[in-house]
Amino acid sequence: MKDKIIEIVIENTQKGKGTTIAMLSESLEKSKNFISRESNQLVEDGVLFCIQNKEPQYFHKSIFEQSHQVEIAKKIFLSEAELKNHTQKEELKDFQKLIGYQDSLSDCVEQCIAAISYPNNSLPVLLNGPTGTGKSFIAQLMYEYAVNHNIIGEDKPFVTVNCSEYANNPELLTANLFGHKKGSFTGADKDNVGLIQAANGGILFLDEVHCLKAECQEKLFLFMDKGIYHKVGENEKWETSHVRLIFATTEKPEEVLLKTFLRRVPITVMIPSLKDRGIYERIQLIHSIFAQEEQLIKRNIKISNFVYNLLIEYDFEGNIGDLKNNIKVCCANALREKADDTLEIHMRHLPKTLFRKELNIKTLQNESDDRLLSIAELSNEVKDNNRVIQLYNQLLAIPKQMDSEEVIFQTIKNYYDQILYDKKTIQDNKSDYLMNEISIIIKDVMKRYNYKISNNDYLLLMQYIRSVMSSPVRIRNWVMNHKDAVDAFYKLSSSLTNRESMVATVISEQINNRLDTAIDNMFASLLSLNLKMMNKGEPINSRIGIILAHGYSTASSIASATNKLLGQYVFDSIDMPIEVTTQEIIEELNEYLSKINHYQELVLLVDMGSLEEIYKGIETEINADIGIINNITTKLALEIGNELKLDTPLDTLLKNACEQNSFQYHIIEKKQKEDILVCACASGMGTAEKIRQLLSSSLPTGINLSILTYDYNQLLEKEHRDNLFERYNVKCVIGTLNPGIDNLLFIPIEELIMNQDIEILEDVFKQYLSPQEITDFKQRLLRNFSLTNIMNHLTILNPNKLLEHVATALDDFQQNYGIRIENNTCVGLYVHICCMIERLVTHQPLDNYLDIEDLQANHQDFITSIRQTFASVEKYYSVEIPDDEIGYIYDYISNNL
Ligand SMILES: Nc1ncnc2c1ncn2[C@@H]1O[C@H](COP(=O)(O)OP(=O)(O)OP(=O)(O)O)[C@@H](O)[C@H]1O
Repeated sequence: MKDKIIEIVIENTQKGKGTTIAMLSESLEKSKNFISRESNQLVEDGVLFCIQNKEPQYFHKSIFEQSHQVEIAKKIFLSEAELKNHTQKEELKDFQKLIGYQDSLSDCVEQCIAAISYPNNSLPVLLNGPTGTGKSFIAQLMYEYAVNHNIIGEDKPFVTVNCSEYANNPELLTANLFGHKKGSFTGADKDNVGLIQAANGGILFLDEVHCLKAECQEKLFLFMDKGIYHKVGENEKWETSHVRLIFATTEKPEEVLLKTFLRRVPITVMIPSLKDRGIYERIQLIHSIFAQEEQLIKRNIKISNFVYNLLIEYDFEGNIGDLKNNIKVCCANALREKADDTLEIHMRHLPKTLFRKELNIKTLQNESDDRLLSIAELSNEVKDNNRVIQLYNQLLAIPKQMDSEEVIFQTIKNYYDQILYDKKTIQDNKSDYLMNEISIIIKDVMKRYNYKISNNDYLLLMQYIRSVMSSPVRIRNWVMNHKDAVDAFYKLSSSLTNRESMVATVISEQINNRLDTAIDNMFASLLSLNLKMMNKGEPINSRIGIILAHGYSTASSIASATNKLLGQYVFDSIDMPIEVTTQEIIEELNEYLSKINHYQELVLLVDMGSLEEIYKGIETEINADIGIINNITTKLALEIGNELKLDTPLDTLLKNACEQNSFQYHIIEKKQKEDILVCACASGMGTAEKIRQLLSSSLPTGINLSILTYDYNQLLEKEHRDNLFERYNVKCVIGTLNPGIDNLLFIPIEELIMNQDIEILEDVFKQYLSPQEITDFKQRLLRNFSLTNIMNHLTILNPNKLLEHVATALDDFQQNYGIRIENNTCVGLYVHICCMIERLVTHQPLDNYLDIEDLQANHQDFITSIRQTFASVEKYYSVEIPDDEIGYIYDYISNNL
């Protein structure tokens, strides 16, 4: 099967197309689940790679590499744009040494490539920008590009002339450029072929071209037009040369060069100054210059954090050249002071000009706080930061939809995979100052809130925090530039987390205090999402307990003791000084509540004041039911905590506590129940989840109605008493078997398959969707809930075969048992029984049929008939249908007779 998949994917990749699971499943007549598993295995094995957008597309790796002349270094791309970016990078390989080639200089690089690749001698190009911005460097890289892409031969020269060196002797420049005959002017004591001739077949780079006199420019543009020129002193003979020309100037070209000359230079590349490159490129430059110095002086270099920050922030008039010179002076000064293997660079080693201007006393006084960074660490920072920004960009691109949480978590996991891939194993590096500080904060908070995170996850989380902390400026700039999208993401992540966001706030506050780093919304979101994703302990639910008591640590001691005894983070605490007023308590409480995202119930355990007064003071916009109880003790906290854990409804919980302890309590019903749709299936939670997915994908994104899955048996058992109804306003239940709850709308899945009852569903959704959205929804519903699609989605077995077997067995059963099952019920039964076969094949049968004894005692004939008629199915799939499963089939049929 894998070979067949590869064959199809190769064919499409050759045509420049991706292959989807649907395409493969159709041509190979296998279920999508199966194909998806096989294809993903091929991705894992490095044979295919995949773009993981809504409908994943697969490509053959080596065929793609051959046809695009690139190396595909990743297995999964999150979007087409990411793949494009990845392949473009390869094209620009020759400019990799130019820091910023993909960012601030990307347009420049594109222009340079276009100019140098232009057929027949390329196009002359003018590099224009302030001193030290890299014009000469770019000219050199253009030459390397031309050689590497066979535009010019490997043996052809790159000749540079700095015209400013001839400022006082323009004639000499003309003579050197065009060549001269011996004796053609005073001092010309021998023949000179000239640089234009010397550069024949290669590139001539004329730096500071504004120093060329007008006559020289004229002579040059004749050469540009016709490729011919006279040597100085030899006006009869025409010389020829094939030279590609690159010019550079720091001046405004139109002010210093002849218009006629400029007209012949069609491409002007504007090179930005260092201060316009952004913080990230500065960091990269500093790192790269230090790394070059390390190689040059053959010593390891460590650089003080202060020096590092100053180099990042300082406005170097002479741009990169100036930055480079200053770094060189630092190294030379440090080298003079101490000639060890490791060179330490401190503030005192900065060149005097920089030192005097920037030095502030406070910095000097604190020099003992300074930490030294090795160049390797700088390099990691450069890399890590890049990844954080990449992660952020990917997260912002995720649309708000039903499965946002899943996609977000996967994106974060991919980010961690990259870190792991690079570092193989992450070290808990205590010698690193930042890591150490972060570790103290995180460990403290984790312990306090009873979070359980595996050691590996913990190190990954720290690594993420460290990456953000190590280059706050760049990330802050990024966040500022994406403010609206970041705020939207913050909202989205808040809706996905409960108490985690409050715990994240506590961590953020500590980071702010201890590390003096302001926290942005992106970081806050990532912290709470990480906490939710990584927590291996009991999930923190949406019922909040807060203990509020007077005294230095009364509340926190009760909370901590209770949480420990309950083995779960149930209570938060607020300690209040003895003398505070109730009003102050309320303010503190409101401040605290504002940090927690969303929760549905709040239980306040207080030691004083009138309950009346406190609840009236609680902010009115809180959308949660609030229970307040006074005379708090550890015993009471324990009782209430336990009930909270057990999900006991709020009023019962408080009533019980009061009965046992004769206390007062008060409930304020503020919560607006959220509308939801429930998928519950007698065929199990797995089927319910799959139906939920199909339904969600039929709806537009961002709809304000959640679809949840719920245990069918629990519904059956508890009916309206179930917690579900206390928390939510359940609009309807969709599934295979009706749980039969009074006044609760039920839509059987077969009706959707048979395209019936769609109007009822339409009624449910009307208030959430526009008329156009309703039309789209109905169409998608029709497609998604076709029998084949359902079967494809629900089972890994070949759906066509399975359906065929089940349909035949069911026909036999009707004859054998002497009943006629209605069409609709049959369709529902197909779905139910097919899922059952899959459960049996995968050894996950349902075993809690409630009336099993009654079935066995009174309906043996039914059991026997099913066994007889399904014998061939059992044989084909090597399974045995247990009595419990037959019970569900019995319900299905008897409910619908
Ligand atoms: N983007 C860059 N990435 C890495 N190094 C760079 C970059 N730009 C410039 N440099 C380095 O900075 C130094 C100064 O650059 P360069 O001499 O090319 O500037 P320039 O614009 O030609 O200056 P001038 O106008 O003074 O001649 C060089 O050592 C160069 O290698």
